[in-house]
Amino acid sequence: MGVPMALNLIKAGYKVVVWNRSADKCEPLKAAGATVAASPADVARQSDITFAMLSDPPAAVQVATGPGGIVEGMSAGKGYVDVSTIDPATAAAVAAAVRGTGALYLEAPVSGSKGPAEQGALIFLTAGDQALYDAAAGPLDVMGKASFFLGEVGAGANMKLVVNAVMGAMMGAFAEGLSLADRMGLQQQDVIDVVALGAIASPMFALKGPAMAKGNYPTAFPLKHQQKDLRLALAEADAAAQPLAVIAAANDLYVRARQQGHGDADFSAVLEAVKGQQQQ
Ligand SMILES: NC(=O)C1=CN([C@@H]2O[C@H](COP(=O)(O)OP(=O)(O)OC[C@H]3O[C@@H](n4cnc5c(N)ncnc54)[C@H](OP(=O)(O)O)[C@@H]3O)[C@@H](O)[C@H]2O)C=CC1
Ligand SMILES: O=CCCC(=O)O
Repeated sequence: MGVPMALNLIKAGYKVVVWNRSADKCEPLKAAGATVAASPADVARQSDITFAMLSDPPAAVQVATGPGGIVEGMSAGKGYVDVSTIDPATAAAVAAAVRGTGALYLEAPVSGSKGPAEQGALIFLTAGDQALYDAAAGPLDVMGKASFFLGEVGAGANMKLVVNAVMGAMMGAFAEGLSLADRMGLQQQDVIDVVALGAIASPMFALKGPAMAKGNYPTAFPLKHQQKDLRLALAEADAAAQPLAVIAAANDLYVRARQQGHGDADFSAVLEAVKGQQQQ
């Protein structure tokens, strides 16, 4: 996600400084005109606003507060925008560390996958320092088609977890429907066509369905990250005393898919876990 987002900033004329743990992934950005920094702190020192797109809560903490991390390069007048999908407690901990330097913090997880990232059509779910939201309006407009400011730190993470919990359950139900149709002797493509015309039509089913029917899962949103989001959502639900029977069942399916080795495939590969449950 980080590469297409940064490429759009470069194309829009922003001076962009990048860092990635595996340095080779910076190559396309360097070729497009970005400066490659030696560490996250180095990015922050050279930038007014630093964006981070990282896998999960441990990565967010490591990059922000670990040795050579963002916090070492932050100071008053700068801002840190974390667009990773993480939990509200991690966002709050990173926010406290960043604000401790005098800098501003905005959480801004995104709705939308690889295609919208390439097209500059992401949806930012932001919360934290509104002054940074205002200051980052230009870059957010370049990378996205909409931005929501939701209030205090944690609200953006919570919104993202709600959306992705629903998405994971939808995809799990779709995979079960395709498998059921197959067992009944129906054509999966016919199911996709019928669903597309009715009240449960979804861009996600239309986009992923044809490849799923062929057993192909080209990675846009890695299954391991979808399961991470379900796990984080379930933890928040537990803390809020809100039972999530359907979403918990979906999580079990994604855990099984990970155990079967599909973690790096697209999350639509949850279909393989459903197939794996079929009785002979
Ligand atoms: N893909 C998608 O469709 C979407 C993803 N998201 C969310 O965005 C985030 C990124 O997703 P995506 O780009 O797909 O994921 P990837 O797995 O492709 O990228 C994860 C990034 O995190 C880095 N990273 C992981 N652990 C560490 C660490 N300990 N220290 C430093 N860097 C680390 C990786 O570095 P390295 O290259 O060295 O491994 C890599 O740059 C996730 O939170 C995901 O849930 C949100 C919306 C859509
Ligand atoms: O977090 C991933 C979201 C993927 C999407 O919104 O299509």
